[in-house]
Amino acid sequence: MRPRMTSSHDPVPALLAKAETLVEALPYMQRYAGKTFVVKYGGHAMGDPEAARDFAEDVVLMKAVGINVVVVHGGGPQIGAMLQKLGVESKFVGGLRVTDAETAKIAEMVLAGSINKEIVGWIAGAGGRAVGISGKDGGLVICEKVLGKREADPNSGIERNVDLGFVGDPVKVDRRILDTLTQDGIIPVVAPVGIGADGHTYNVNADTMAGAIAAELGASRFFLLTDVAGVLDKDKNLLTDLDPAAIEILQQNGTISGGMIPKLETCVKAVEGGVDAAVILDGRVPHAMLLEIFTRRGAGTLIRR
Ligand SMILES: Nc1ncnc2c1ncn2[C@@H]1O[C@H](COP(=O)(O)OP(=O)(O)O)[C@@H](O)[C@H]1O
Ligand SMILES: CC(=O)N[C@@H](CCC(=O)OP(=O)(O)O)C(=O)O
Repeated sequence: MRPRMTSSHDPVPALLAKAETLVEALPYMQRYAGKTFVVKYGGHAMGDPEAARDFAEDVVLMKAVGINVVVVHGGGPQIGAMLQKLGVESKFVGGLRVTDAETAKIAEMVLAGSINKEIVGWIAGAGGRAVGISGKDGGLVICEKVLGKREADPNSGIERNVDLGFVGDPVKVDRRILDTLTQDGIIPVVAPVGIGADGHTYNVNADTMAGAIAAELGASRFFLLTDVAGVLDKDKNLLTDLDPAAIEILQQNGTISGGMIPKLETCVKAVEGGVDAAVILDGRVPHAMLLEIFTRRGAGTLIRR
């Protein structure tokens, strides 16, 4: 039997609060229905099963209110753990994993295999329909080999060019496979693995892959879920709004480092390539995306042109 209201005309306060929350969300639902959101779910944000469940619920709710959601996921820490287990050494140069043929095979196995299907499973558990693919499927992402990165030799200090192996840069995104899935009510879940015109498999930084897809789709929002509240200033305060010029200053004065450098470069490329706004969010916060999309409060760092 359905739970009934009390006989009083005043609804129970907790229920009234729920109704008010839904009403607060209404203008946002109306604004975003039919729009495309690309969500990059980072490997660091994935650790906790409860957070993963919240993430999947957010994605399914977004789809249910008419937003076309595309998920692109990472898995750097999970690839690292597998490589370690298999006794394969790994290193990063300029934020990218040096990827020989063996590493490329293992990265594809972890990204397009276990992680991709795990996320599809979480979305199914939340009542959504997802299909997991990689950038190789349907010719979604064509890559060119990244030519190399400069690195100082630890002994001599002399800079040299390091060949990164099978690391790819997306040069062409064919959106048709995403449109087909989306039009059928399916949430595409994309692993950051691409294919070259040479037929080789390329390991792609997940932020870069997500940004290229978001730009091609002309997404209204590009969310990047990570393990910090957003972009922080030198005193660790959250920077709520940034534009490309402000990001250049942060890069020059050394406020950002490590994985945040390629992340912000991707955001700048995406907003300059037609995405309305990119938002860096803390994926460990329960329902971070819903708070950002459907409330007046917002969260994380919003990047616009
Ligand atoms: N100014 C900054 N503000 C926030 N995070 C920063 C900043 N500079 C560097 N970082 C680092 O960037 C990391 C996020 O990038 P990354 O590790 O690549 O995340 P993910 O794996 O989720 O893509 C943070 O955990 C933090 O250590
Ligand atoms: C070339 C390159 O570095 N590829 C990344 C792909 C995964 C990734 O980017 O995952 P996160 O978003 O969790 O960091 C890697 O091998 O780790």
